[in-house]
Amino acid sequence: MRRIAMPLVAPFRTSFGTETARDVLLVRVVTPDAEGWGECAAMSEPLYSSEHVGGAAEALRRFLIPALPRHADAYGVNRALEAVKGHRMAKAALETAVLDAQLRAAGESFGRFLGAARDRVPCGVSVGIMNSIPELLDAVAGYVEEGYVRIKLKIEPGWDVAPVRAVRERFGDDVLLQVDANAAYTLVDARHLARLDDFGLLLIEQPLADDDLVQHARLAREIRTPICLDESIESAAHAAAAISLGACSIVNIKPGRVGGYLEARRIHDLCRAHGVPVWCGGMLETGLGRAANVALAALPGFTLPGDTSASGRYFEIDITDPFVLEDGHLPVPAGPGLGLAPIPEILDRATTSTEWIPL
Ligand SMILES: O=C(O)CCC(=O)N[C@@H](C(=O)O)c1ccccc1
Repeated sequence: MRRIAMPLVAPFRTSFGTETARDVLLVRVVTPDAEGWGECAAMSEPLYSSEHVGGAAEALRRFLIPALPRHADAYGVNRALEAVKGHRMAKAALETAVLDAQLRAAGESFGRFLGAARDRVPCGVSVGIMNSIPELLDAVAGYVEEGYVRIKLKIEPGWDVAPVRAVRERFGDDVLLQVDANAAYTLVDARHLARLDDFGLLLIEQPLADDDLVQHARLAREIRTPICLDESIESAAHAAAAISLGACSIVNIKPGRVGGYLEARRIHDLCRAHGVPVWCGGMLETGLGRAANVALAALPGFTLPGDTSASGRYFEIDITDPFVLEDGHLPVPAGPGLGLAPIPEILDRATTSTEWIPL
């Protein structure tokens, strides 16, 4: 296990807090045939979900790594880790590292393994809450200039209708626009949220509580903007419940949140069977997590641009070769496994601790 410090190029403010740097937990698995990398999505504090990077490291050290079967592929690891409740981001990092090692040994890319249908994916960008509307418009102008095909605005009570209206007025009705509340509202706000219906948004993401489905189903009957769930969907079972309850009509799939890429693909398959569009969310990943997310975003059911931005959106220097936007798209890595690896001298400069756990 390796912890790295990754300063962000600019503060990233959401309804639950402001990030200025990422304390990232990486997992490297060494097998007789290959080594593999996994990136844990957990933030430093349990503000997005109950997981946090220190807790994930502890869960890996005490429960998840010791539970690893001696000779298992990612499917065997997935089953073995089911005995541990929760800790999905920790599980995802370990499962991904095993999967990466397995695929590198087999000479198969992540995209090919997952079922990618494309060799590049259209990219959206997530824009934080800003100190003023002019500052927001300058940031959005920069991203539109860079070629991002979709803009996502973070919103919260007091920063919602006005910024959305300003972006619409400045960039027109054709720019693909959506909002993400990170669970900042309640049903009391339903009539206020209905005011966003005038702006032709693609979706409103996670308006209500992070563990709710029933109230989102009620809200869906009171607003026209399609509801997309993020935090509420931690498994394929949650996705099935959300669809059957009418809690959402779009799902943001984040492999870390749901326990790994195998469960992410299950959710993709389930949503596709129900005609529910999905897109790939982001957790400010380095190039390692970014590579796996871009491969996932190439699956056929990912019909909406994801938060798969270029490395430069968050990091001055990425620990891998950077992802660079080309005509609003990112290429799906074609090499074995993740198709890239950390650059040793950059990784060592970013490293704050390492811990070797023998099986
Ligand atoms: O582009 C990215 O990687 C970040 C996309 C994004 O907005 N992530 C949000 C989210 O709620 O989806 C987030 C930000 C910070 C921490 C957790 C989640």
